[in-house]
Amino acid sequence: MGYPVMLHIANQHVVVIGGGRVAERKIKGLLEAEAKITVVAPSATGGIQQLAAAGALVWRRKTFSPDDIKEAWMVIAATNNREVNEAVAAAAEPYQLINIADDPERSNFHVPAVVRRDRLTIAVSTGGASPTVAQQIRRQLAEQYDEDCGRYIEFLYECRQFILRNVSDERIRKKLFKAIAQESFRKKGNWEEEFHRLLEMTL
Ligand SMILES: C[C@@]1(CC(=O)O)C2=NC(=C\c3[nH]c(c(CCC(=O)O)c3CC(=O)O)Cc3[nH]c(c(CC(=O)O)c3CCC(=O)O)/C=C3\N/C(=C\2)[C@@H](CCC(=O)O)[C@]3(C)CC(=O)O)/[C@H]1CCC(=O)O
Ligand SMILES: NC(=O)c1ccc[n+]([C@@H]2O[C@H](COP(=O)([O-])OP(=O)(O)OC[C@H]3O[C@@H](n4cnc5c(N)ncnc54)[C@H](O)[C@@H]3O)[C@@H](O)[C@H]2O)c1
Repeated sequence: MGYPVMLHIANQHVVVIGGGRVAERKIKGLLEAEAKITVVAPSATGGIQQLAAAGALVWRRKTFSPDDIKEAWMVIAATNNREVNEAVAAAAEPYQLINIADDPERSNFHVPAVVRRDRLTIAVSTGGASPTVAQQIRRQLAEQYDEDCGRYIEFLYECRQFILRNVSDERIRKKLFKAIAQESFRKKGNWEEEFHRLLEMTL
């Protein structure tokens, strides 16, 4: 059973071996999290080439050699050649995070299907049973948790910062955190105004 975490990956060095469709999908997610990416592959998709041209990642146009992953914090092997993927797994140190696209057994993490709404992240994994089902569940969740939900979560974040800075009484803090998280509060819509009203009533 996997242990879910949210990695703080901004500015960490991720090396992706392979430049195909699967590599591109993983790269898009890594870029959203602001990783520093190097792709090692003799050929790459149009999408990856564009990202390289725009300076969003570094593409080293070559086949894999063990030196490529020496400095990597995270390694993703997504070539279409099983032996190459195996060689990447063999070259990785035990302390490196490693994902082999066609070999979950030799990976020490796998990648879930993800819905992002600003600060809200919902990740779905079937533990490798069916990536397609993970994708289906992701689509259902994306409908259920729409863009509006992201704006509400952003509002909650701002309120939380405000409360932490300005309300010292722990009991009142808790009361406020709970109140703004209620569905009844959310449904009111005019959150800012309601929050000010709540503050006036409470403080
Ligand atoms: C969720 C998602 C995230 C992402 O990749 O970003 C993801 N796979 C996605 C799609 C997808 N993958 C595959 C298909 C073709 C249909 C099919 O085969 O079912 C499709 C559908 C498509 O492409 O449309 C084939 C496939 N996948 C793996 C193997 C190898 C194996 O199982 O041994 C093979 C066979 C390869 C072969 O034929 O050789 C392995 C893994 N794929 C995982 C994640 C990890 C487990 C996640 C979980 O716990 O559920 C894991 C273990 C490792 C990893 O990659 O981290 C992403 C959906 C993104 C989205 O849309 O939201
Ligand atoms: N985990 C997943 O989500 C998932 C999904 C589908 C397929 N897969 C597996 O992922 C693999 C890649 O699939 P794809 O559709 O992206 O393939 P693809 O054919 O589109 O791309 C393969 C890439 O690997 C590169 N490559 C080949 N030999 C290399 C080497 N020696 N060094 C560096 N790069 C090399 C090629 O240049 C190319 O960029 C397949 O083996 C497939 O089994 C995994």
